[in-house]
Amino acid sequence: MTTAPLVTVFGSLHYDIAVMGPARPRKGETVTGTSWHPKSGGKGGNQAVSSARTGIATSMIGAVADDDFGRFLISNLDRKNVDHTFVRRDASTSTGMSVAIFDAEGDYGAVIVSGSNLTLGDTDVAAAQDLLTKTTLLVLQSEIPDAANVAAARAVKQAGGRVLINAAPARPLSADLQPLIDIIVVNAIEAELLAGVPVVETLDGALDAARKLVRIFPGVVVTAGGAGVAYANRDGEETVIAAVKVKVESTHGAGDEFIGVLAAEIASGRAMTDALQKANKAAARLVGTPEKDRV
Ligand SMILES: OC[C@H]1O[C@H](O)[C@H](O)[C@@H]1O
Repeated sequence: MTTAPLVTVFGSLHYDIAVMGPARPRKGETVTGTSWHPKSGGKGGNQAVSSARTGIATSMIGAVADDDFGRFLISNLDRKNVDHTFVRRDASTSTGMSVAIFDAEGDYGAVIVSGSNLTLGDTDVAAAQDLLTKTTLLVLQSEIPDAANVAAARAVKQAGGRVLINAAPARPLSADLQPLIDIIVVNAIEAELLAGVPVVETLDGALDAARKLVRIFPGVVVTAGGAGVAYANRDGEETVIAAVKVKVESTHGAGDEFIGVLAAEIASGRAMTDALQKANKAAARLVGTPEKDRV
């Protein structure tokens, strides 16, 4: 069992297809696109890859099917130095998939089909117990069953580790999961759902939302898109960081890049302001990289 800092991501793996077009189709419309690109995705998979890229030991617990899409995702984790010992191959389902349709401005709409991701649960947590230690930062999202997240969070907390959740896509967090969370990262939409009040996507709006959510969670990061990010914790620490300005090529996966780097920096013991700054820069770099150039 390792005692070095470790990021363990428990979450989703999707085979992503990015379709580029001049505009997103309206109801009943067929648009002629310009290109499409297959890539590895799922918020969990993306966050694990971003964490591993910083050099910290990173493991993924997840599930794919026994199909070509699943093999593609596992070989990508392998290439990007993410330990995938506990990515299970589930013969009874299809690998999770996401199709995102982009317009000329880089904005997109996406549909995900969760497939194998929904089979994750207690047995995956029990099998991967060695990855849930007192030096582990466990990273969760909301693309797998809530009960699976609860089981993993309980296991790592019992071992003395910490839990960071990216509560995306927006869905309520169960009463069982809430008290197990050390740091929550949300965008304006997710913050609105959890705080129960409208959140303005500005730095002031993000800080205001973080102050509200810190009554529920010990540490809160609220991202405000092109404006930047705000952080508050229960010790009264507050930080606001403006976004790095770049020409937007695609915002797809930028949140995951932010989370992966943030998790790696926190697990390595970096001060929160430094961790946020590094994550902010990494996300901006990705936003400025066209889909076709992403590997
Ligand atoms: O955040 C982007 C990710 O969300 C969805 O899970 C897609 O698979 C994509 O990779």
